[in-house]
Amino acid sequence: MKILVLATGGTIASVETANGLLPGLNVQELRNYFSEQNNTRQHSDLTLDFHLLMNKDSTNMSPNDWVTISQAIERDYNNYDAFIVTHGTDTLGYTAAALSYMLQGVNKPIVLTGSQIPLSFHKTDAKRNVRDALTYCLEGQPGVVVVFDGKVIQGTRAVKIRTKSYDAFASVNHPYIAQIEGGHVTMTTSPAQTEETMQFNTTICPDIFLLKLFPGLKASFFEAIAKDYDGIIIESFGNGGLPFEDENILEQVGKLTEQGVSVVMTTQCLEEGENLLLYEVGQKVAQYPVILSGDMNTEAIVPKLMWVLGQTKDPIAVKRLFETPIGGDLSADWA
Ligand SMILES: NC(=O)C[C@H](N)C(=O)O
Repeated sequence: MKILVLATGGTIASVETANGLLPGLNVQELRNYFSEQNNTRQHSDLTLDFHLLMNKDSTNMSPNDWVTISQAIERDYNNYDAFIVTHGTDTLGYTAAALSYMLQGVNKPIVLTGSQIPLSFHKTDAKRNVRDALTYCLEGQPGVVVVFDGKVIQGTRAVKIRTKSYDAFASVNHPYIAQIEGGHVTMTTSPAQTEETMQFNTTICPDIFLLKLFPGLKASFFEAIAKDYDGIIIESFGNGGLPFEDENILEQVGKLTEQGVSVVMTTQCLEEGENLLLYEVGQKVAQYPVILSGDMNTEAIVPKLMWVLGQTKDPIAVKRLFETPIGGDLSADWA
């Protein structure tokens, strides 16, 4: 099996500097570390090629970097059986979801991994994650996934829930795809794929805003939104809703929809998704043509809205496409 490793930086590739950890491993160093881990696996029938796409802390990643990674996979798609993207953990969930939208219907494994401690350190989670990523590729399961700390997570469902522990990622609102222990993969379910054939589409519109609602948010905040943004995601409370008594946020959001801004409603709660129709505070919002996000996670909602707005600016078409499940991002209960 031929695997292309696309390196993008992150802690996994970091070295200590006077200014803190900084991605700095070169291709040869990366190759050596990967080969070591490949040799410690029971089966080493893998050919590995490396391409250093960028060396960034993932905090510095932007939507253009998602496009760069997707295009690198597209360019070499027919030359390899699987792809591993090494990536910083801080925004890995966003990139994994973005690749799930840009590279639909893939028939090869596309695996994102990283680590909490650099690969070059003696005590590190990176070696295990590299080994597990290689092992998972051999399964040949098509689709975009995250492999981290022995867990395989659907690309649209990976959320970083811990800043320091090895156990940094959870599969939120979706079953784990597989567990990897001692070089053995136990599959729970296959990665969800929506398209039957490959569809590479990297057109995005990054002009969106993400707002976390808090008690006391001023309605005047919304006045400038329509000028600069095509879409806004509102993380409201619990099952969902907007305040309308002291500060009339509801009215402002209604105005945005009238101005053609795509408004996505989601929740700050990590698990179980929104149910906007449950309370009066939510039903009033649902009178406007807002977009519902069901049990999607913010890490997927952000790139999905950018990607959907890249396909169409017609508000009705945006709502329809956004509310359609892609790559397992939305459970059947909401679809
Ligand atoms: N563990 C990590 O990779 C964190 C790092 N700051 C990054 O996201 O690039």
